[in-house]
Amino acid sequence: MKIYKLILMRHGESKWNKLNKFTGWKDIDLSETGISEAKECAKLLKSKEFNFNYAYTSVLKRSIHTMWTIIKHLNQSWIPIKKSWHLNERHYGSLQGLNKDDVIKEYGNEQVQKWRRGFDVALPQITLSEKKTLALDPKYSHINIDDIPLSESLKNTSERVIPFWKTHIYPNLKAKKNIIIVAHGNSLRALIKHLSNMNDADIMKLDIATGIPMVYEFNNYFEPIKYYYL
Ligand SMILES: O=C(O)[C@@H](CO)OP(=O)(O)O
Repeated sequence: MKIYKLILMRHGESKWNKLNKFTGWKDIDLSETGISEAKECAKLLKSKEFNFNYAYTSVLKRSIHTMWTIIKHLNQSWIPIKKSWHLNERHYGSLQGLNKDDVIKEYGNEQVQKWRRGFDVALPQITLSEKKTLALDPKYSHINIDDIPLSESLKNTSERVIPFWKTHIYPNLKAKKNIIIVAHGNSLRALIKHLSNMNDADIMKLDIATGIPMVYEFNNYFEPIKYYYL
């Protein structure tokens, strides 16, 4: 049976991952470690002779720069890289910018773990004026203001990731194209939940490491089989 492999990768460590801050839609650069992780990932993919026809990432630079490093190292800078806000990290609302340990001190570990890993759990929201400022960012100025969140649950994230997967990415996989997606911890959790048909309890346990490529295998009917770290 022929196996088709999709590569999924969370961006390398960002400067705010290093500082243990909630990041979400804040556009934070890779840390030095993150840059090294992207290079290591590229070396690994090269050693396993991966090459790609299409690449997909978010509009956030920690993912874009990780993608550029990989594609450059594979000597495939020419391939199309589609960037979409649909693959952005989950919008972490008013938690964005706060230190995770400080938030745990204020609200308790159980509440924060529900916020971070629960599926249909609402988060504290940004203000309407912050949303208006975000809507003026050229990255988002083309999208309907109603689509710009005040915060997102993982369910809300999944409601933008999965339609994008179905309309833009999956048809190319079915056309037997080799695809890499570089995205974020929670946009990838939303995709893996969908592909692996995980229930809301199972998704609580899934965490994705920065900078390590994952392989998602599909059978010759393009049905998802399994995933693993490379
Ligand atoms: O801060 C974020 O945007 C995400 C990923 O770094 O955090 P968490 O792991 O809590 O979902």
